[in-house]
Amino acid sequence: MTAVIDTDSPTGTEVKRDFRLIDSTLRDGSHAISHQYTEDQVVAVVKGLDAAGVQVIEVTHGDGLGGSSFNYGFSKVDEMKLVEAAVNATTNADIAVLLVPGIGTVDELRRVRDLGVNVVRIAVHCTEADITEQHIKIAKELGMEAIGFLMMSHMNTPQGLLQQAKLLEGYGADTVYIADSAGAMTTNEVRARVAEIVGGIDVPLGVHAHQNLSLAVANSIAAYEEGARNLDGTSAGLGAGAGNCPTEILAAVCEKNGIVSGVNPLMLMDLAEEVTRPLMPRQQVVDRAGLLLGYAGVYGSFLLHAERAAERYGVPQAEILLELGRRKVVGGQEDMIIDVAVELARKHAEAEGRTA
Ligand SMILES: C[C@H](O)CC(=O)C(=O)O
Ligand SMILES: [Mn+2]
Repeated sequence: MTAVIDTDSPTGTEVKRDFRLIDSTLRDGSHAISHQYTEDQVVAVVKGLDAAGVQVIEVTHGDGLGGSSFNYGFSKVDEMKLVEAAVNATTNADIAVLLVPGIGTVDELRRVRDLGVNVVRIAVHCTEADITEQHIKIAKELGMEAIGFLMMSHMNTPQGLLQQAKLLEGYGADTVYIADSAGAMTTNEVRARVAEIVGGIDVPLGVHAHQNLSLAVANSIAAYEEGARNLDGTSAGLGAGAGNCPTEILAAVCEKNGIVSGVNPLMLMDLAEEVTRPLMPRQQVVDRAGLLLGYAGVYGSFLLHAERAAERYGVPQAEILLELGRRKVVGGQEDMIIDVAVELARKHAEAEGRTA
């Protein structure tokens, strides 16, 4: 295995890494805390990740730049302030943002670039790479690393994903990512997708795993074995749905497998225990709703929206999630959660002979 040499080590010594770890606690984790991050929390998490040797730290609203809205949930603190706090707190790690075209704008991208952000992940549904061209090209003009990020990758075949990855590469993406946004993929499904894509593109591939089927760590390791050279994690697994691949567990498992992550698992364990867990309103568990997301292939960030809709319209959350899965609803269609809940409430009322 050829190790990646990271010459940007804070100590000036060379750090050999077999893959690059991108931590999304401060972006994907935002979904799980209803986008209520404070600047102090951001600083504490960035300092911990940076000290542990994590190379890239992603910070924005859970739905990316511009996500703070009625549809996706309002942020407690303006994300520009959070990004600025992160940039000021890091000594070595790069600060990244995520941008979903149609939610985030090029103006916002320029603003974070001016704040010192140098990596952007441009996220689209796994069949819609063709809408990233403008954003990837502008990111490159701004001198940023542009990562094309294909969401809900369980909804496309290995061959279909390869075609999408080629489009991203053609537009100038430096790295391509596939995201198991619903935590719906088995390890074999991840292997097949990664093997197909790495064989067909020249830029590195990354995998962003979710935990709904309890497979995030196993799937990340499998992705590495098939040739993925970027892996995602979040501290204590904080993230949408049943959470993400926990960074500290991934680091520990890598070490046991002889895969050099270049990060310090013990420092990441301390961070998870002493900083991240205390700020979590609830711990990440694979409960019924979390598992149903993976089982039915539903976008992870729908979890809390579906919980609120279930309470408001008096229908079981499980029914809402299963129906969303049947309809193959994708990220960005959060408004459909209310539609489905209202429809189910009406059906229940009709069946019971009352008005909804
Ligand atoms: C905007 C999404 O939350 C991106 C992501 O983390 C995923 O698709 O998973
Ligand atoms: Mn995610």
